[in-house]
Amino acid sequence: MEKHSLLEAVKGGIIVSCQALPDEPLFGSEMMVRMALAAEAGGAVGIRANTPVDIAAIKSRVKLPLVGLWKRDYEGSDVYITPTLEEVEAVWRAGADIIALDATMRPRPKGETLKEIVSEIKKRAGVLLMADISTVEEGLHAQEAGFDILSTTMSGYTPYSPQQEGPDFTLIREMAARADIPVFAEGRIHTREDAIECFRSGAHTVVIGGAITRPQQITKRFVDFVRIHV
Ligand SMILES: CC(=O)N[C@H](C=O)[C@@H](O)[C@H](O)[C@H](O)COP(=O)(O)O
Repeated sequence: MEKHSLLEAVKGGIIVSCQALPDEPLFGSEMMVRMALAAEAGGAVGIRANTPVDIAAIKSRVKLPLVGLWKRDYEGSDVYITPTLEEVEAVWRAGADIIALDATMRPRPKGETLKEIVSEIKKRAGVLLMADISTVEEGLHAQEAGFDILSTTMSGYTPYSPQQEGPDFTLIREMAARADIPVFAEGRIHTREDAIECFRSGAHTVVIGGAITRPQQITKRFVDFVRIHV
């Protein structure tokens, strides 16, 4: 899909992040395909998925636009969402329509810089890049580097961004006011009211993960709440 039509297709909608790490009960590509099919049946406008194998599996069975990433840890760097060009290329080859990567300004593995990675991958036709950011400064830096989309994914996961239970509405609002590219709201969006507030704050699209696809998190929220209130 061409860039403008893809961004139009996801505008005002919900992207569902279907991820489970090896230590989670739902780990496995077949499970993530089923999650993605369920999200599609429910009216999601896109899927966000982790690892080339999950991305390829979902791509073959689900028609929605796919945001791909690859979480990988490297010694000596805190950047783990699609950290180097190697993961960026693998995600692209697996069939992602949009590649999401950490766009914080922290040092990256292999001494690579964000600018180098962006200019290298932009040589591939049709690929869109999503910057996972935690502050307005990072968002403006990512826009300058050539990203197509900003997402508030990393707010609460860098030591210098606000640590809070709910979404970072302030970042969504300030980023949307200052950016020239679409801002997606992502991270700890747990309720329908949260999603509405994200759109009212200027989000182009809302990305929801755990509240839909991580049943252990959903269960825990019920259990904790009941314990306190009953
Ligand atoms: C910080 C980080 O590593 N976020 C990851 C990014 O892909 C995922 O683990 C999250 O599930 C995703 O961002 C959606 O957020 P939430 O699950 O809170 O709705």
